[in-house]
This record gives sequence, C-alpha cells and structure tokens, in this order.
Amino acid sequence: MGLLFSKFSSYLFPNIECRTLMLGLDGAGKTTILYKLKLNETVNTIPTIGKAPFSKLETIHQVIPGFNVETVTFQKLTLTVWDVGGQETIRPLWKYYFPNTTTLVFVVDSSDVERFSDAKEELFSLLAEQELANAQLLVFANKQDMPNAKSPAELTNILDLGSIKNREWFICGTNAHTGQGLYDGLMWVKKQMKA
Ligand SMILES: Nc1nc2c(ncn2[C@@H]2O[C@H](COP(=O)(O)OP(=O)(O)OP(=O)(O)O)[C@@H](O)[C@H]2O)c(=O)[nH]1
Ligand SMILES: [Mg+2]
Repeated sequence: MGLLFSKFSSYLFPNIECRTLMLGLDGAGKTTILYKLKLNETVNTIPTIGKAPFSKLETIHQVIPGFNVETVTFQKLTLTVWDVGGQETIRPLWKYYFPNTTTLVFVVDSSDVERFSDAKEELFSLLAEQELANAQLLVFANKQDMPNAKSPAELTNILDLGSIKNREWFICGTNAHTGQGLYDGLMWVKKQMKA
C-alpha cells in the first residue's frame, strides 16, 4: 500500500530536474552560495580559478577548469549547479558551460558599487547568447548584510532588469553566510519549471 501510494505520489508530483549555471563577477559569493545550499554550511572559499587557454600549445582539453559542480535537492527539485569562476581572465571559459542550461543564476555583490556596471555588462552579454536563449534568469542580490548593500529593488534599476522581455526573471536579496533568501530563489525556480 505504501509502495503504491509512493508510486502514485511520484506520478502526481514528479521530480523536476534542472541544469543550473551560476555565474557572476569574482567574489560575488557563488561558491559560498553553492556550499550553503549543498551542505548548509558556510565554507571558507578561495577564488574558483581555472587556467585560460592562453598558450597556442594548449587546447581546451588541457585547460584546468575553474568550476565546482554539485547536485542540490530542494523539495522535488533536483538542481545540478555549475559554479564557474568569475575572474576576468577565466570569463572566456563560461561559454563551455552554456549548453542545456535551464536556469541561469547570476550572482551580484550588492555592496560592490564600483563594479555594478561590469556586472550589468556581463549579464547582458550572457542574455544575448543563443545557447542561453531558453534559460530563465534568477539574480541573487548577495551580501545583503553589508552596510552599503543595495536592495533588490535598487539593483533592479541599476542592472536595468526591467528591460529583459525575452525570458522570465526574478531577483531576490541573499546572504550566503546565513542562507537568507536562497530558498526564495529556489521556490521561484521550482514554480517556473512546473509551469
Ligand atoms: N558579508 C558577506 N560575505 C559574503 C557573502 N557571500 C559570500 N561572501 C564572502 O565573499 C567572498 C567571496 O566569496 P566566493 O563565494 O568565493 O565568491 P565567488 O563568486 O565564488 O568568487 P570567484 O570564485 O572568484 O568567482 C568570501 O570571503 C565569502 O565569505 C555574503 O552574503 N555576505
Ligand atoms: Mg568561486
């Protein structure tokens, strides 16, 4: 009876799988977010670095990829989250992670006022990528605990999110150290995936 009920329940409420690509400038908090979601722990991070293919002798197969990947489950949502380093020299590697992305998570350091324009530029160049055309966009306005942090509403204006018309998007304020706001984002992803 229990088995039958469980089969019926998974028929009615199937598991939703989602390939998630988490990008953003270096230091925005991507790796901290990933391991908060995965382990519910605040880990000490080091910059997620890879080696860009500068030398002619190197091919992409020889490049050491600067990424972390983890499976995160939340209710009936299973996310494979790719966290790729955001340093300028390794941003050219982002494109190798685009295919089959269902959700683009863009993380912004809400207190890094001087680099908002860089963040906006990177975000809009991602949104122009053909391989990400079908991806929904979740923006984590991270480091809300910082005294000079801009609110999600302020960042919506600063990043001009209102101009995004070709996909669903959502912004939420987060603190990766406490986990505050992260699950609001995942709730939104779940709703979108169901729809
Ligand atoms: N105050 C505060 N600090 C945070 C928050 N999230 C991350 N940090 C800190 O910001 C620093 C950078 O975090 P990372 O997670 O390594 O940043 P990243 O986006 O992975 O950086 P790259 O790997 O270089 O692209 C670390 O010292 C984190 O502890 C937050 O919500 N609030
Ligand atoms: Mg990192």
